[in-house]
Amino acid sequence: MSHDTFNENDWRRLLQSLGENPDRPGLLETPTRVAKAWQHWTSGYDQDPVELLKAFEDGAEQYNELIVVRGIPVYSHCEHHLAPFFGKATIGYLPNGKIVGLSKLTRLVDCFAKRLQVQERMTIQIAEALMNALEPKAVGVVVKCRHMCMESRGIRTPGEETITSAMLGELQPNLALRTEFLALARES
Ligand SMILES: Nc1nc2c(ncn2[C@@H]2O[C@H](COP(=O)(O)OP(=O)(O)OP(=O)(O)O)[C@@H](O)[C@H]2O)c(=O)[nH]1
Ligand SMILES: [Zn+2]
Repeated sequence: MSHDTFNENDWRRLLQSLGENPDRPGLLETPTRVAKAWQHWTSGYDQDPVELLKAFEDGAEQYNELIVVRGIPVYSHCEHHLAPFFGKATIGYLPNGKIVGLSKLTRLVDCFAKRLQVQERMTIQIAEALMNALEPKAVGVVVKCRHMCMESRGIRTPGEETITSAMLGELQPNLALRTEFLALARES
């Protein structure tokens, strides 16, 4: 099921309010295209992280070390300006009998990125969803993004990166585990 975004007439009106002529040839298909694009960029509202994160059914796993996936693409929009922010996420967890398909971690990031967001909230949502679904001993999430609302306007700081993290479970008190996670998370 998908939610409604603005319909084509709304986008026509937006073009007009920008001082454009929505009937000129280059813009004729734009309202339809933009409505479809925003449907995609906000498709996370229609996804349920609990459904996404169904653990493998075939019994308890004996793997007791950190599982870390890094370089997960993040494409989101800030709720302040509807401007893109994008970058990479790293997710790690220390399982407690349940593991999940690796691709689901990328899907989990997408589920929260494809909504209107602030980077901090998105980071925590990803970590908490994984904690709730798999009940692992620890979850760590690090997100590094560039925000177009800061780079192309406003403060104008091209190339600036914002790094957020969420550490849950044993990653909070256990400094050795945290150090190991951060070492694995670091880009080589
Ligand atoms: N904490 C946080 N702030 C964000 C994020 N994305 C954008 N912002 C900030 O949200 C703030 C909105 O501030 P406002 O003062 O209401 O908007 P503004 O006048 O456009 O601010 P400037 O960007 O400073 O010109 C800005 O400081 C943005 O940099 C995010 O993911 N997290
Ligand atoms: Zn913004």
